[in-house]
Amino acid sequence: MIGGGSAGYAAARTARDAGADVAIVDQGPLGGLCILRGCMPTKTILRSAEIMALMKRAREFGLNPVTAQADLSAIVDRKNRLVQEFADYRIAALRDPRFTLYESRAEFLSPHELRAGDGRIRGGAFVIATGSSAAEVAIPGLDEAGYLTSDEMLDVRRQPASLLVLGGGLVAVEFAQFFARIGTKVTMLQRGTTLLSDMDGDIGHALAAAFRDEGIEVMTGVSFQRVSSGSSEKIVHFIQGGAVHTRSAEVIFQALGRRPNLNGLNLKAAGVCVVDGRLVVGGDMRTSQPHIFAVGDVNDLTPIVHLAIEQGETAGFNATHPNEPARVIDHRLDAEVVFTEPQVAVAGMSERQCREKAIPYLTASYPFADHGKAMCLGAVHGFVKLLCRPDDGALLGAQIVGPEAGELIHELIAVMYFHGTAQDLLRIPHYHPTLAEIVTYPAESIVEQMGRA
Ligand SMILES: Cc1cc2nc3c(=O)[nH]c(=O)nc-3n(C[C@H](O)[C@H](O)[C@H](O)COP(=O)(O)OP(=O)(O)OC[C@H]3O[C@@H](n4cnc5c(N)ncnc54)[C@H](O)[C@@H]3O)c2cc1C
Ligand SMILES: NC(=O)c1ccc[n+]([C@@H]2O[C@H](COP(=O)([O-])OP(=O)(O)OC[C@H]3O[C@@H](n4cnc5c(N)ncnc54)[C@H](O)[C@@H]3O)[C@@H](O)[C@H]2O)c1
Repeated sequence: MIGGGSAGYAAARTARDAGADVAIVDQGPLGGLCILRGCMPTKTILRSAEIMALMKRAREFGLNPVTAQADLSAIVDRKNRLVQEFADYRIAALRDPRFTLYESRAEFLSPHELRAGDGRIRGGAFVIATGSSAAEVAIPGLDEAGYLTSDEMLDVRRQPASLLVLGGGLVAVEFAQFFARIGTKVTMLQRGTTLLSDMDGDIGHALAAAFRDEGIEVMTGVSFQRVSSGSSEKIVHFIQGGAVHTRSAEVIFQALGRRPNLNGLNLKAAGVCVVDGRLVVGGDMRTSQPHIFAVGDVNDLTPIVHLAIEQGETAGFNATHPNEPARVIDHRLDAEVVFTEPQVAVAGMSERQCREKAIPYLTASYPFADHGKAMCLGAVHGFVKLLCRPDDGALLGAQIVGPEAGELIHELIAVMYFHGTAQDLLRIPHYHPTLAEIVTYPAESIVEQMGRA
């Protein structure tokens, strides 16, 4: 295994449990992106901002207002304590004597041999799981003006007065809301026509509406021209709607995507095919070399942890069971959750994907603003949307923007797993009053549409 993050560790454990002799090579720091600089630290700091936002709404709930003041340094301390705990657990698992761990960089010498520090390792199969890094994007003047990526943003202890967020993807929206909620003036500059522009447009519109209500300036359809430096602020020059605009702030947060970590692996020596800087992998996670697999962020398919783990397990199985039918990844239940407030959760097909693949679908959505439990909670942004097959009502996809979307989506994933339908959603009991019962309203609408067809 080259890389002992979420994907590599899952592959290593699966191969070891199948009886293989497994070496893991990781240059460190050990722990992986999710634990050290991804999922866990971001969710830890977002919790502080969530509580602060609720405290600011005290009067709305009939409570005497309290002064809410963030101490970013203390938030970072709490994050570091938790990250250390999670990392210690993973590091202990990597150091398990049933693996051989090499704490060094790996480089292919041939299709069957690696250099790991001073050592050489021969293997029957290899799994590349080296992850990704923040992409470097060529915007004139950006490097000179200086910027932070998510790696550095997590360790900022002195709260900036203002922040320009370049991008509107998952990383951008989570950090933008965190900083806005603790009191930084935040402007988001997004190239796409909506935030989260890989998803259906109504999702990004709903999230932008919620962000604007909180005082975040969201500008979409932006094309970056250049960056310059003022006396105390950095200035981004961009075109929007045919006119040149500028916005300035103390800190620029560059959240323009990530790229696979392929540098230094010497993939040429391994004979692994790379096209346009990307590894080519099949559903069985094999690269162009059948005994070399690539899993997790490094293959740039679905840079999400539970999917990275599934890929690792698939590679670990296929590498150790050459005489059995290969396991392949099934993307039918792919899901993503964005931990903003409102949360965003999507699973299965989107409307855009259905249209691109000419898959017929019925759709219905229902707003949280009309849902009793959401009104009780004071969490009325967003909606639940279902996509179903017109002939039998089978659930093809589900999208939720709203309170606890990341939890609620799992009922819909379970229904899809069992090839369930809109009719099933109506038959499954839903307790009242809960957020979960909201799914019955779009399901009802879809069943009505099927009756009319
Ligand atoms: C800010 C942020 C928040 C995120 N939040 C979420 C979230 O909430 N939920 C979610 O599902 N996903 C989230 N993600 C994505 C998720 O973190 C990644 O998809 C996942 O961690 C990738 O795992 P991996 O095993 O592919 O890579 P990594 O965990 O990065 O592992 C790669 C390993 O390879 C090692 N390595 C690299 N190059 C070499 C080399 N040449 N030789 C030896 N070792 C090497 C590294 O040291 C590292 O340990 C987030 C990402 C970011 C950036
Ligand atoms: N909650 C989660 O699960 C979570 C949270 C954060 C990150 N992640 C994972 O990490 C991955 C990386 O996230 P990300 O937000 O860095 O990437 P992203 O690809 O989601 O977003 C990058 C954004 O930058 C824009 N962009 C890129 N180059 C540009 C340019 N030159 N000019 C203008 N705009 C440009 C893109 O249009 C896009 O909106 C995600 O795909 C996601 O899988 C997951």
